[in-house]
Amino acid sequence: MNALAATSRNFRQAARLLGLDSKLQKSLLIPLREIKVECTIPKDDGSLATFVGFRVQHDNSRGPMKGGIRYHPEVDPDEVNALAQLMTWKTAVAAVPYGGAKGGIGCTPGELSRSELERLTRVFTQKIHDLIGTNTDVPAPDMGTNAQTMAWILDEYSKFHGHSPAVVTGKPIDLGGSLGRDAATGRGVMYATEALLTEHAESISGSTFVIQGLGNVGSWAAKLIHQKGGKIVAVGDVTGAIRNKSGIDIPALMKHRSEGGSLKDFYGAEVMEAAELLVHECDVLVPCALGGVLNRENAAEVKARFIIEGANHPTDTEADEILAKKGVIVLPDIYANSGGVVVSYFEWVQNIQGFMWDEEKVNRELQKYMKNAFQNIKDMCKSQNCNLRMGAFTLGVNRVAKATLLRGWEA
Ligand SMILES: NC(=O)C1=CN([C@@H]2O[C@H](COP(=O)(O)OP(=O)(O)OC[C@H]3O[C@@H](n4cnc5c(N)ncnc54)[C@H](OP(=O)(O)O)[C@@H]3O)[C@@H](O)[C@H]2O)C=CC1
Ligand SMILES: O=C(O)CCC(=O)C(=O)O
Repeated sequence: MNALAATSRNFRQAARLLGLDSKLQKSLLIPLREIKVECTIPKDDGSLATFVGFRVQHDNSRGPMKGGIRYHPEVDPDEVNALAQLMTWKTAVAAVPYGGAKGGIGCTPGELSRSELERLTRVFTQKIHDLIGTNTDVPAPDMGTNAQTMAWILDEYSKFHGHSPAVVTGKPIDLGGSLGRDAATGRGVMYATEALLTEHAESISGSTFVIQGLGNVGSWAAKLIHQKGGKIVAVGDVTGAIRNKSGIDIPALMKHRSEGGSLKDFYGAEVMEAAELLVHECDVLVPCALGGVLNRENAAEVKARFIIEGANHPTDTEADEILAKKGVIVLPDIYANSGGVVVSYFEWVQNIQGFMWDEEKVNRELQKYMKNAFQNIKDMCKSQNCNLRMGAFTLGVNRVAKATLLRGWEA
């Protein structure tokens, strides 16, 4: 079952629990708009390269559509569609006034030079500029994109529409980005982990962790979990995985990577099989890379008692069922990684206000949103007698359904 089928299945299950009318279900499931554009750029050597870009705008009943743009070779229409739908439920769970969208370009960013990436981003923006906007659809970074990508989108968009800082979030601070946005998804993962462990009378400082992915989300989650006293016993990225049962010195590892070092030559840990990472002994597993990494091949072997979904859709449907039978508690993506979009919302608000918050306020407000959403999910789990994923889905779907019904359909 691909990501779209799995996400739609979770939606239908939530809609059934909520007793939503089948016509409303259909209206909520089908995306508002799917955009597919051809992006041809001259490469540095003068040859031409053509890429396909996507933006799926899933739902806008609660506000402007919101979601990241991914640069990755596996980007395809179904995946972008699933991720856009997840954004609709995520913004509703987080209680930020947005709908959901997601974009992507099928490319391998590591194989493109900085100027090729800039040209590609500008061409993509030219193709979609009249369909995004501060009050319609606000992109942000995702896998393979970052603050620089957002700066190029802002610049290109502003050529058509005038200076519009609130058209993208996750921007560099010097261009109106928010303090704390870079760390926000990882910080949200840490707050979510804290909330779940406290609920089970456990703590970050008393737990061992395995983290997959050391990009924006994984590296911040690792730093902040380490700061809270969590023992990170194994980590992995696209090049492989390393472990140290006494705990990896995360600041030393980050310094090593920032100086160009790779995981396998880090002195403070031993190299392990990458395939073993997700089934390594630990209390808490935090996937922060690709979708579908927990599946029927490895779910039965997972040793963790808790999974915090830093990535989007890291657990496929079969794995979800296997993990549930094993008693593994899964904190779902649409809550666990919502810190990014929550602080994106703060960034958008600051841009509209023309006022900058200090970082302490950003982090304090983020913690409040994460705590409230966790409480709301728990309440839903109780009233619907369901697990955390269904608790989050019913919470999100219910809020979107209510907004849709209130707006009505009169022409
Ligand atoms: N950025 C954000 O604000 C948000 C991101 N997310 C989700 O979090 C996940 C990660 O996003 P983000 O951190 O931004 O992306 P990045 O591109 O910053 O980092 C991705 C990380 O995943 C690693 N990786 C890629 N492929 C593999 C693989 N096959 N096996 C192991 N590791 C791999 C990369 O390795 P290497 O370092 O070697 O390249 C990198 O460390 C995605 O699912 C994204 O949708 C969710 C909410 C918000
Ligand atoms: O910050 C945002 O607007 C969206 C981040 C995102 O793409 C996600 O939460 O998956």
